[in-house]
Amino acid sequence: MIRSRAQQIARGLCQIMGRELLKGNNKTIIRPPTQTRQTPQHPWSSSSSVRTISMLHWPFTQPRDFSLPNTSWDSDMRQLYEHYNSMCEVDTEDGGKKWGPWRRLPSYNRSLKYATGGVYLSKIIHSKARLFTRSIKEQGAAFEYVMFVNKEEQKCVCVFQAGHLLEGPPGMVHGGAIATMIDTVIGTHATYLSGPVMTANLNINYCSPIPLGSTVLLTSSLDKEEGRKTFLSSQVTSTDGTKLHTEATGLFVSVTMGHLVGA
Ligand SMILES: CCCCC/C=C\C/C=C\C/C=C\C/C=C\CCCC(=O)SCCNC(=O)CCNC(=O)[C@H](O)C(C)(C)COP(=O)(O)OP(=O)(O)OC[C@H]1O[C@@H](n2cnc3c(N)ncnc32)[C@H](O)[C@@H]1OP(=O)(O)O
Repeated sequence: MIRSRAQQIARGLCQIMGRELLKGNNKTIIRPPTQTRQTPQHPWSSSSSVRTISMLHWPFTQPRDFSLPNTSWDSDMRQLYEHYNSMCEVDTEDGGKKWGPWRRLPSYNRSLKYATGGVYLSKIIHSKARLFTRSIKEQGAAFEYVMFVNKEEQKCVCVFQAGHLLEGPPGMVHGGAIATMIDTVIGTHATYLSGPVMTANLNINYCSPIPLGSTVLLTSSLDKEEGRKTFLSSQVTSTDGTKLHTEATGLFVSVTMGHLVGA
């Protein structure tokens, strides 16, 4: 079958990102047909389902998932990670496991680095481009974050630890870094809900500074969908939710995959 360049790229993106993000309502779980496990396999986890596929027909090697805990995470970050992660899979009455209401979204520093083959993909594969928030190698130095999505409630949360390279005012996080994280969280949430989108509008109120090195909670919720337009709002709070640091609204417009990759 002959595919257009945009179709090939879309296919590659879907494969490496897991089908769920680009088609949020698709319940397909990428899993080999012979797989029989009691533990549910999250399409977004760097779990054995992905590894199993790579041993069969998977054209990609395993990328590093930046949303997994590392030694730079402070206790707040770890506790919140554990809290939401524990709601990704829950116990059943017969002692097994089933999916819970939340999904952890894995996070890579680029989409197509790990693809092999595909003449139309090679330009992107060989590019030096990296996802901005995952481009600093030193763990804990800049953006440490993990996102979880709740499909039923149409909500997304992100636990974010702001590293020392994100300084704006002395000892505080740069407003541009906060905007980046808000765009990332609501942009990812919009993509999960609506497929490929671009940020058309972002409004931010900075209410109280975020101390450098601290962990905060970002939430994203769907306000409304109108044709190609997805409206979301976001809040950045202290981890216990008592202090409001930032609030924002965003408009995301659905685009074709060709628009997104300039095909
Ligand atoms: C989110 C990324 C998706 C990636 C998908 C791929 C893989 C997914 C994997 C992982 C996701 C990972 C990370 C996500 C991380 C970060 C997210 C970052 C997102 C960005 O950082 S992205 C860069 C900044 N972003 C731009 O660089 C956009 C430049 N821009 C344009 O590319 C066009 O401008 C576009 C496409 C926005 C619209 O253009 P267009 O021609 O397609 O559509 P058109 O203009 O007709 O607008 C249609 C309707 O939206 C209304 N509308 C438009 N703009 C408006 C505005 N500003 N205010 C109010 N309403 C507006 C119109 O009024 C009309 O409304 P109506 O239909 O009611 O008349």
